[in-house]
Amino acid sequence: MRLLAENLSVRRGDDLLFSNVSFALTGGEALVVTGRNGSGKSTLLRTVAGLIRPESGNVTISGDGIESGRRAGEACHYLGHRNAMKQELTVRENLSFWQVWLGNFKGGAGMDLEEAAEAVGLSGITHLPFGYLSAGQQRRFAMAKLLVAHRPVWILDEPTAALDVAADRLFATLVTRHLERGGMVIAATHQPLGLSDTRTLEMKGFAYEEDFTA
Ligand SMILES: Nc1ncnc2c1ncn2[C@@H]1O[C@H](COP(=O)(O)OP(=O)(O)OP(=O)(O)O)[C@@H](O)[C@H]1O
Repeated sequence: MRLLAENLSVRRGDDLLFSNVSFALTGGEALVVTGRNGSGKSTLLRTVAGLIRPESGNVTISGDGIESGRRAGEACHYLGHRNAMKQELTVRENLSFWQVWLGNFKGGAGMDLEEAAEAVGLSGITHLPFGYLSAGQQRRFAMAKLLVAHRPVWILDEPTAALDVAADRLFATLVTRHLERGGMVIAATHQPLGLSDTRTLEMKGFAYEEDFTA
């Protein structure tokens, strides 16, 4: 499977935040997006996930049995700064919603909900309302969302914020396993994800800001 981003340009407000950003990823590869605060990392990630429409360019996924020109967003999990869970619903209800809503992309199947809870070290509490959980537990269940539906591309925006060291390590293991199974990862993070052999893409921010820190 291959993800191809071609000549992406994105406007924020009146100005182009970036233009002509291109990259390709194949199964097993990870791309770490770097850059200072406000340089456009989240914007790029949201664009790849199909949540922001680019001014020009496109992101497609290709592979055996995938029709040509298929938008990559449909193959992506997006874990943003927020957990995207309803506080008043139970963990099980939240995960079940995402499992049905996202569905499985070609080539795999998601885990059962309890199995995913166990994989993030939190079995036995999926009956609790999400809002009752600690910040770290909530983030762990946000990670479990990546496991309940099969999507080959994981887009991760500061995924380990609010996590303790053990959860950091657990997440690194989940990411490594995903890559070993032929998945792809695009991550913006200031903390290492325990990945070796990653490529990096540095975002520069609005062109008019280039000398801002000089
Ligand atoms: N809807 C919007 N309208 C106008 N400007 C926006 C909008 N969304 C983001 N921006 C601007 O785009 C720039 C890039 O924001 P973005 O969130 O992508 O940066 P980032 O590199 O992820 O930052 P951080 O490291 O702080 O998370 C910022 O200057 C931000 O103010």
